[in-house]
Amino acid sequence: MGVESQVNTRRQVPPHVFVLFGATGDLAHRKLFPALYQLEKKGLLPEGMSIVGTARRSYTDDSFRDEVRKALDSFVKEGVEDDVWSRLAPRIHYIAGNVDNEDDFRKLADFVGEIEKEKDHGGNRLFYLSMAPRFFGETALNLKKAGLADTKGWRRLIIEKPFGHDYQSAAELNQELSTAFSEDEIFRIDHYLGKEMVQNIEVIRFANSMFGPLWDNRSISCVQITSSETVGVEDRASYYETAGALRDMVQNHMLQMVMMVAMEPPSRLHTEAIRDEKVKVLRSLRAYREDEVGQHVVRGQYAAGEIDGKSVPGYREEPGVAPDSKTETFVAAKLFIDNFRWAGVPFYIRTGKRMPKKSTEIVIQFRNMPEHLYFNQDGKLGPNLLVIRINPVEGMYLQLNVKRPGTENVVVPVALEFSQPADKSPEAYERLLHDAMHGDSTFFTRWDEVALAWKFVDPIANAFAEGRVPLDTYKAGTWGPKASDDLVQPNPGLWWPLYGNESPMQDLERAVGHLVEVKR
Ligand SMILES: NC(=O)C1=CN([C@@H]2O[C@H](COP(=O)(O)OP(=O)(O)OC[C@H]3O[C@@H](n4cnc5c(N)ncnc54)[C@H](OP(=O)(O)O)[C@@H]3O)[C@@H](O)[C@H]2O)C=CC1
Ligand SMILES: O=C1O[C@H](COP(=O)(O)O)[C@@H](O)[C@H](O)[C@H]1O
Repeated sequence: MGVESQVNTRRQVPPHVFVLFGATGDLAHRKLFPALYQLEKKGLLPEGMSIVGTARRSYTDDSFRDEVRKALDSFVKEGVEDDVWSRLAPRIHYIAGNVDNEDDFRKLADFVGEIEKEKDHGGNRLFYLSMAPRFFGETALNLKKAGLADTKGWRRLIIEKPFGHDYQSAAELNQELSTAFSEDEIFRIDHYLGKEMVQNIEVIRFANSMFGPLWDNRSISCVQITSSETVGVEDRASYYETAGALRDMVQNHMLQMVMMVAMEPPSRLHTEAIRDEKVKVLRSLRAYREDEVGQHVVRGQYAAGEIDGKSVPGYREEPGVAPDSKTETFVAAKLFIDNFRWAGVPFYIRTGKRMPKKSTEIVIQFRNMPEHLYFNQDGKLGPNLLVIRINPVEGMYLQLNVKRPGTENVVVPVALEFSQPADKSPEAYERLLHDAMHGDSTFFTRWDEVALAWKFVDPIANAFAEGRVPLDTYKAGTWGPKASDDLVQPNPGLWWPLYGNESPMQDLERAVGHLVEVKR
């Protein structure tokens, strides 16, 4: 299905059985059950929809429902409403099983069969693999062998990240999945694509006539995309040590945002038309050879420091991290999209853990006016910016130059701003689950996107592994290694300030002061 109806209409989910592998895990507790709760609350789950949780631990339906209720009490911010719970709880079932064991899949098939006899699910089945990636391929094959994927309705498979470790492993995984599911049945999650403002990028671009004529290298001087986090590796060292910021954030979320900013307008609001345009961006993304990665990519690892007035340990002191770990917790890169629209416009991307603010923002920096007629008090004129704020505030602002009220002709920046706290919008997982239930894969990643993203990232990962790019340390609570400032040209250091929870208005004069300072 395409997205013709997506924007304005409230779609009713078709009946189905939702089988959740890894139902006892962290993601299920923190995100997936809360998302199902929200869908129930909004009346978006149909009568004929049942949830089957499975993992190795043993529970009865009742004891598992108690676990889910505890998770909801912890993770549904506004509190669980009892009448919503009383509708959701009876949908939930549980069967223990090990995905290594084919017999357990046969038991699961019988269990699902029994549930399907109780009410009409239309023969539709949605499988969600919320478990370690090493199980993905095997689980898909076992679903097929046990006949779970043979159903009279539709069947779909949602796959969590990471999708492979490099191009080769991703291609192998894809091969395994495609023996049991076709491409249009596979829904690869990138939760950034479920974020309100990431989805809004296309609307801002293609529903406002003022941006169309300006959206290219004639008017835009650079794009900066930052996703910064204050948290460190938390308890995920065993995964993160094998991934690092490049695989964890750049290969997926950061490149997805680049694609959304840079893609051509699709011919229509149809899933494949949109994804075709996104893929073309990756085809035009300038690939770096291993020996040139160091000129365009900076990596770093956090050392002990302070965040919000609290001391935090360095990455190598975190539990589960090797004391001599070479894993990067920060990556910045200068990218080029070699096509007609973007030739010569640098796309700067930056992501890191233990930075001063939690913030994801996209800054579109327009070309400077000639500094001829109007100036700020330092004799300069700041550029216009369009800033798309993704997290923790959702919204955007347009930075313009206006006259400061008074007798002198001094120009100051102001922000035309609209924003709201991100927690007012549905969580990414709620939207994505809802889309997958509908079979709408617009905001999931297609195999060719994943493959091209890995092909771009692999030489960078190899250059890191071979030590061709220095691993700089940065103090926790800072904006990463100094080398990342030097990437930004022609004004080194000019990463635009991120406002986190604050409004840009409080700080705009300082921002322009910063511009003037670094230009000197
Ligand atoms: N947690 C998060 O915030 C995020 C997670 N992800 C991805 O989501 C997936 C799940 O992550 P997360 O929930 O954190 O992982 P957890 O380790 O918390 O959960 C793993 C789940 O898999 C089950 N499991 C493990 N081994 C088996 C087995 N052999 N057979 C059947 N079930 C098994 C576990 O239950 P049991 O022990 O009972 O078998 C548990 O339910 C991963 O791919 C991860 O990369 C992605 C983004 C964020
Ligand atoms: O996928 C991941 O994303 C989170 C950051 O997501 P956000 O929605 O909080 O911006 C990151 O912490 C994690 O390492 C990564 O696996």
